[in-house]
Amino acid sequence: MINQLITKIKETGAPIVVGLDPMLKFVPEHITKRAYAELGETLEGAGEAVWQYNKTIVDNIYDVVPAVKPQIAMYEQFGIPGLAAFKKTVDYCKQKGLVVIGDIKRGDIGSTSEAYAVGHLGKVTVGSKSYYGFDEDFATVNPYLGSDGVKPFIKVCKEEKKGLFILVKTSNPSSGEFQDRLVKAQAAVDGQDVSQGDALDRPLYEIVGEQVARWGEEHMGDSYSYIGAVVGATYPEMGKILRKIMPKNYILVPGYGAQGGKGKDLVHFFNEDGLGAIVNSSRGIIAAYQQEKYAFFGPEHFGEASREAVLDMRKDIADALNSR
Ligand SMILES: O=C(O)c1cc(=O)[nH]c(=O)n1[C@@H]1O[C@H](COP(=O)(O)O)[C@@H](O)[C@H]1O
Repeated sequence: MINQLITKIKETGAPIVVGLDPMLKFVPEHITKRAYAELGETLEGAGEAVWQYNKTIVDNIYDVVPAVKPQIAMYEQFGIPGLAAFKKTVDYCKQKGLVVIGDIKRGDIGSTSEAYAVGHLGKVTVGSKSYYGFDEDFATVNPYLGSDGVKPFIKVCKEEKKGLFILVKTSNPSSGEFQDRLVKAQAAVDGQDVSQGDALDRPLYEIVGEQVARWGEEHMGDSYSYIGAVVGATYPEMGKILRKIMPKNYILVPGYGAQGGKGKDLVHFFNEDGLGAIVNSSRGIIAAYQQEKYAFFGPEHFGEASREAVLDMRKDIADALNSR
């Protein structure tokens, strides 16, 4: 799937993933009104509104971006109808030719991670049959539990030709509380043995990045690994270091737009080949019509506003890369 993702990035000239993070306050009234008239002000009504909202956005952007990233929390808040809207969204996006990154941020003890991996990327066995559950193409993974919490995801990705983005340095303001902690480098992961004398103080995110690089080398697509990393656009200097630590891993870069990241912050996340990073924007795209810049579209034309915001983002990134 990493090969398909790269092909689509080249075709569209857009190293962009549109985050499908629907909140009801973003859904225009003409959509909520219709959904509530049909299903009431209920969880079912909310699920329907979210699905209709997503569908219009996808119809307006599917030909100009390679991928989408539905964030499952935004759907889970509506319980089972929300999860049904998540699944409908995943299926529709795939039908439209988009690569789907399930932003699920899972990770647990081995046996539990295996169930998450099976449910989101693989097939579950029921008697003599097997079924895909959510069937995304990629999933985001939280590595805090260590390698036995990550390996079940890697195993399913290998079998299914899918991929991961593992959290290395997140975009949020408190990400440094744990991730930037200096630790002895011999606090080795995956059995690496460094003697006490050689131990250097290193930030934890670098140690995680090094392990992601090792997993990457063992699990290659044609030119990049199908094991990717997440590094926030809000920490460009750390992105520059992590780019070097993980040369063969694709980096998913959230934090553009609503969290303050700009094109110029992104250049060091890319390799010299112009590849290696894919930048996410969620609110900045899906709620573009609520921004002053795109307000002239009006709520009725929110999908067109999203398309315009994607085209502006593509230009912002291209300009930044061309001037480096
Ligand atoms: O894994 C992620 O996608 C992620 C990691 C991270 O470090 N920061 C981060 O913002 N995200 C996700 O990226 C999206 C960012 O949304 P916007 O700030 O609206 O563009 C949300 O879905 C977050 O959950």
